[in-house]
Parts: sequence; structure tokens; C-alpha cells
Amino acid sequence: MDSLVEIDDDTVLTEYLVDMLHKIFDPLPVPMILIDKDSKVRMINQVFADFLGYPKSYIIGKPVAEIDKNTRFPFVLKTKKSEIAWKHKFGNGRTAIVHRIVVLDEQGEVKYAVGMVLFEDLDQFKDIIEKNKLLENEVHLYKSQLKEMYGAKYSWDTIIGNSPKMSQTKFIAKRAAQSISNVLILGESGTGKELFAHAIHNDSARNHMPFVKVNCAAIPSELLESELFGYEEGAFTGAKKGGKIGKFELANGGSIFLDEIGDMPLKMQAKLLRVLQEREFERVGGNRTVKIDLRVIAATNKDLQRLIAEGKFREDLYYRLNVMTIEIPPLRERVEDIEEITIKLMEKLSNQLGIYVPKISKKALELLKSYSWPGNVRELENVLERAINLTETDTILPIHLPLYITQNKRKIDPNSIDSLQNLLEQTEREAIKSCLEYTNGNKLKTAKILNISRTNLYSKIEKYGLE
Ligand SMILES: Nc1ncnc2c1ncn2[C@@H]1O[C@H](COP(=O)(O)OP(=O)(O)OP(=O)(O)O)[C@@H](O)[C@H]1O
Repeated sequence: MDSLVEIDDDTVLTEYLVDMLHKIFDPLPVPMILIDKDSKVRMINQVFADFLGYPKSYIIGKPVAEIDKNTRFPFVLKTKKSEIAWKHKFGNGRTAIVHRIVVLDEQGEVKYAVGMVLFEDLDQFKDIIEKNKLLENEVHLYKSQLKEMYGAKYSWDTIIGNSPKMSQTKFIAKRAAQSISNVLILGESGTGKELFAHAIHNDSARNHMPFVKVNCAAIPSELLESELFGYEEGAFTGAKKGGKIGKFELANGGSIFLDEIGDMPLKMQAKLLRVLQEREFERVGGNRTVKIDLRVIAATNKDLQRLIAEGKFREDLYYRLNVMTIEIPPLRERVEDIEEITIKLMEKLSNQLGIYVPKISKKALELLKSYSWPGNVRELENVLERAINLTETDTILPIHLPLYITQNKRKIDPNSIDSLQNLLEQTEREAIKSCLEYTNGNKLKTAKILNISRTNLYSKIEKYGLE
């Protein structure tokens, strides 16, 4: 193409060169034309000559205006400004989208110009624009869905509760968010471990990167490995063509939330330990090492120490994870939060259900406060949803609450029992608390109801911090 540079020099534009240009451009299905600085046609390929309806031999050497009376080339050569994707109506009545490109020399003088027809059929052009728009919209949609799937949805504001215990927990969690260490969130089922995991990611330096959740208990153990680490093509029968990226790679740069870590099979724990230590792994069926940089936020409602003693959880993994530990107190240990949580959840549920129930009677609230909530906030949310559905006014009354709450016959959730001793102590604490409330704090009366000595009552009040 070097010869083209000299095209304005008639001595260089030999027949041989024009012949060469035709040889190059004739087979192309894109109509092309070469105009010199005097607006004369120097080269036109076959498809363009056919389009204009003249033989090539007639066109070559003629001023372009003689071939197309509507041509803008003389103007473009004068202004030295190329025109890209212009709609043009040719002298023969045909309309198309064209480029007119002016080529200048080092001094900024015109050397030649090239013309090109992009689309003759304008509908075809419109189609492409439409398709492009559609694709752009699709990309936009997928991007936002991806963010929804792999983004953290909750922040500190969504975690309700300002009791001393909850404030302390949030304080530690905020510190954990700022650190780069792994985080272990402990707490009974329904206490808000997932909320905390989202909020920690959202408040960390990695918040613009993905937050990927894996429920270790929900994925069958034989699938967990490929879910976490991905696999190479042909790794096993039924493996997808091209392989599959695993959750660790998806979370690269961000955080991976390993929920129910206590349920992770031992084999997988060993692999996870390696990822935590070496920050690398191989996909299933592959030998290429994948390097990753992510933070692990793990959560469980299981007693990991007990699992270690039973040989079901690796001690070394426990110590790796147990760097920043957040223990979320069960709802029964932060009764002060129940009112605020109830009010805010009623607001949220009213919106979701489209039933406006903003109030709760004093008695109903008292009942909620004296219940022990083995299912924690999740259970409270369910009870409120049921009540909102039952009420016919704007207020939740005791009658809208389940019998086991109004009669305070506590259902004991086997999963929430860590030991009989603890369960007995909890029951004892609640019994003393409700008697003290009933007697307005009169210790003599309380000791009588409970049939214990006053000294015994005093020591229990101190033990359970009921003063
Ligand atoms: N402090 C809180 N404020 C508002 N909503 C809460 C709070 N804690 C929990 N919830 C709500 O309770 C439900 C359960 O929360 P979440 O799933 O985070 O609990 P979890 O501890 O991860 O439970 P599990 O161990 O069963 O997975 C959710 O609907 C959540 O929005």
C-alpha cells in the first residue's frame, strides 16, 4: 500500500499500479472508490461500478461529479474533513450509507480520498442499529442481574437492634469489615449471620468487587468441589463443554461467603485450607494453577469446637478462619431489641404484603418479649407475617399470635440446644425474670412463688444479671 501514498504524483500512478489496485479491490464485496485531489476517479472496484451502472473503463479518469451528480467529494476535498457514515442519495436515485475519507500528507495537504458504501439497504442499517441497541440493553440487564446475584445487598442500616449486646457485635463487625483478615460469624439459626456477611463486604475495601455466597450445606458433597473450584472441559462425564468457572474464581477480588461452614465435608476443608494458605488452587480435572485474591467470610450455627472434638472439623482450618470472630447473640439475650425489630419488620412486611398494619398492642408486644425465640429474628419475622395476614384492623393483637406464644408454651428447637445445662439455666433465668416482673421486683414474694430461699434467689439474680 506504500505506492498509494504517492498517488497524487502522476508519474508514480502508473497503469501497473492502477491495475494492482483493481486486482486488490475488485474481489471485495464492499463498493470502493479512489478519488485524486482534483476530484477525478483513479480507481473503482467492480461492485461499485455495477452499483453506479457504468463500465469501469468509462468511469476511470472522469471527474467524479460526472459519474454521480450528487457527489460531495469536491466539497470534502476542499474542507479536508472526512464524512463517516453519511446517508447519501446517488445521482442514479439509489440511497446508501457511505464513508468519504480524506487522506492528507505531512503538510496537511490533500493527497487523495477514498469512498466506501457501507449499506445500500437503509433498512439493513436500521436493523443493525436496532440489534446493537438490543444487545446493549441485554448487556445492561445481565450486568445488573449479575450485580444482584454477586453483590452484597445489605448494609449496617438493615441490621436492626441497638441493645448493648447488638451494638457491641456491630462494633466488632465494623472493625472486621475494615481489616483484611478472614471473618468467622457465629450465631444460632436466624440471628442475621447472612445480613452481617453482606454488610461486612459492603463496608470493606472490596465492596466494588463481587460478593459470592455458597451454602455449604445445600450443595451435595459430590458437587461441592466443582461448585467451589470449577472444572476443566472433560473433567467428568456430563461436564460442560469449555469447563465451568467455580465460585472462588467468580469471587476473585471480592469476598466469598461460605455459609454453614460447619457442614463442609472434611475433604473439602483440606482444599479450602490450601486456598486460604496459598491463595491458589487447580480446577477439577485440570493442572493449571489458578491464583486468587479474596476474603473468606464464613458462618455457622454449629459449635465448631465440638465438631473438632468429634473429628468432623479440621482444627487448623478453624484457626485460619477464626481470626476476626463475630458472635451474634440470640434474640432471647437481647429482649430490648424486640420492640424495634418488630416495628421495623412490620413496616417492611406491610409493604411486601400490601396490607397496612403499622401498630401492635401493648399486650401482644409483651407476649413477643416474653417468648424465647428459638428461631430468632427469622421466627419473629414469620410470626409477624402470619399476624399481619390475620388482622382485620391496623393493629396486631394477642389473638393474631400463635398459641405457643400466647400460652407461652415454649417449643424447643433441637438445633438450638447446645447442652441440657444451658437449657436449664436459660429456663431458670426466664422463670426468675418473669416472677420479678410479676411481683414488681419484690424479692420476698418472688422467692415464695419459686419456693426457694431469699439467699438463693439473690445469688441467682446476680448470676443471671437480672438486677
Ligand atoms: N438484626 C436484624 N435486623 C433485621 N432483620 C434481621 C436481623 N437479623 C435477622 N434478620 C432477618 O431474619 C432472617 C434471617 O436472617 P439471616 O438469613 O441473615 O440469618 P442466618 O443467621 O444467616 O440464618 P441461618 O443460620 O439459618 O442461615 C432474614 O429475613 C433477615 O432479614
